[in-house]
Amino acid sequence: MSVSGTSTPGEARLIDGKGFANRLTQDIAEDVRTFYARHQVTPGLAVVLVGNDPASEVYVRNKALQTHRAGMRSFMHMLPETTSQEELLALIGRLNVDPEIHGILVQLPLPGGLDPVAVTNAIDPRKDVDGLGVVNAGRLALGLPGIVPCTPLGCLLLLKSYVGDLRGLNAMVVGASNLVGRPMAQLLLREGCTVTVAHIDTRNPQALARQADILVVATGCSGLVTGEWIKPGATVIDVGISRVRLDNGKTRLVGDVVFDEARRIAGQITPVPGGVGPMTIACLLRNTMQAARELVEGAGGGV
Ligand SMILES: NC(=O)C1=CN([C@@H]2O[C@H](COP(=O)(O)OP(=O)(O)OC[C@H]3O[C@@H](n4cnc5c(N)ncnc54)[C@H](OP(=O)(O)O)[C@@H]3O)[C@@H](O)[C@H]2O)C=CC1
Ligand SMILES: Nc1nc(=O)c2c([nH]1)NC[C@@H]1CN(c3ccc(C(=O)N[C@@H](CCC(=O)O)C(=O)O)cc3)C=[N+]21
Ligand SMILES: [Mg+2]
Repeated sequence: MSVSGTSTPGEARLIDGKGFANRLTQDIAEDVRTFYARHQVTPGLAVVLVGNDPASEVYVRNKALQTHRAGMRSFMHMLPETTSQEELLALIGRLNVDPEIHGILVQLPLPGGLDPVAVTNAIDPRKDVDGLGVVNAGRLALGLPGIVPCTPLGCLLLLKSYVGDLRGLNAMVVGASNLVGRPMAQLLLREGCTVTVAHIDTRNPQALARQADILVVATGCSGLVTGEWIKPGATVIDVGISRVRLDNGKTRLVGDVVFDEARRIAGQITPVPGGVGPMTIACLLRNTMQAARELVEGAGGGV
C-alpha cells in the first residue's frame, strides 16, 4: 500500500468484512470464556424492537445468531407498534438495573410518536452499546474513551486493517446521521484524517469525493455514488443497505455505491452484503464485552 492510502487502479481489492467480523467474533468468544472463568458472569445484550422496520428485522435476526456464537446471552424485546413512550422508558429503566444485562440497544428508527432522543438518553451510558447517547457521543467528540457507535467502529477497524495509518489522508463521509455519518467523521478526525462531511445540502459532492483517499458512504440512496465520484485507487466503504426488486421478482441488497463501476476505479472496496453489515454486529458484541468488563470490573478504558 502506498503512503497516500491509495493503490494502483484496475480491479479493486475486495474488503472482506464478513471474514473480518467472523474472526473478531471468535476473539470475543474467547474473551467471554475468560471473563466467565474469572467472574462467573456471561455478558448479556438486550435488544428492543418496537413495531416492524424491515432493515431492523435483518439486523435483529443476524444479531441474535452472532450473540450466541460469541457465547453471550441475548434478550429480545419485541414491542407492538402501539407501545407508548412511558412503556418504553419503563422497560429501559428495568434493563438499566438488571444485573444480567450489560448492553441495551433500541432499534432505530422508532415508530412515530416515540422520541428517539429521550429513549436513547434513558439508557445508562455504561450500557449504551450503540454509543448514541449524549455521554458517549460527547466523549467521542472530545476524543475521550467511551463506547463508540458500532457501524463507524466497524468501518474504522476495516480501514485500519486494509489501509493502515490514516494520518494525513483526505477522508470524505457522505451522510451525517447521528447513527453513522457524524460518529464516522469524528473517528476519522481522531485518526488524523482531513475530513469532509457531505449531506443533502452539499453542493457538488462528487467533486469533493474525487479528492478523497477514503470515501465512506452512508445515505440509504442506492446508486448515488458512481465511478466519477471516486479517486483512482481510493478505499471505498459502502455502509448503505437498500433492498431492490429484480426483474424476476426476487429482492437483493445493494449499497449506495454502484459497485461494478466503483470496482474498476477504487483500490479497495467493501461489497454489500458481506462488507460493513457483519462488522456492525461484531462491534456490537465487542461493545457489549467492553460494557460488561466496565460494569463488573469497574475498569476504565474503551476504544
Ligand atoms: N451496514 C450497516 O451496518 C448499516 C447500514 N445502515 C444503512 O446506511 C444507510 C444510512 O443510514 P442512516 O445514517 O441511519 O440514515 P439516515 O437517513 O438517518 O441519514 C442519511 C444521511 O445521508 C444524507 N443524505 C441522504 N441523501 C443524500 C444525498 N443524495 N446526498 C448526500 N447526502 C445524502 C442525509 O442528509 P440530511 O442529514 O441532510 O438529511 C443524512 O445525513 C441506510 O441505507 C441504512 O440502512 C445503517 C446502519 C448500519
Ligand atoms: N440502534 C440501531 N443501531 C443500529 O446499528 C441499527 C439500527 N438501530 N437500525 C437499523 C440499522 C441497520 N443495521 C444493520 C446492521 C447489520 C446488517 C447486516 O448484518 N447486514 C449483512 C447481512 C444482510 C443480509 O444478508 O440480509 C450484510 O450486509 O452482509 C444490516 C443492517 C443496523 N442498524
Ligand atoms: Mg434523515
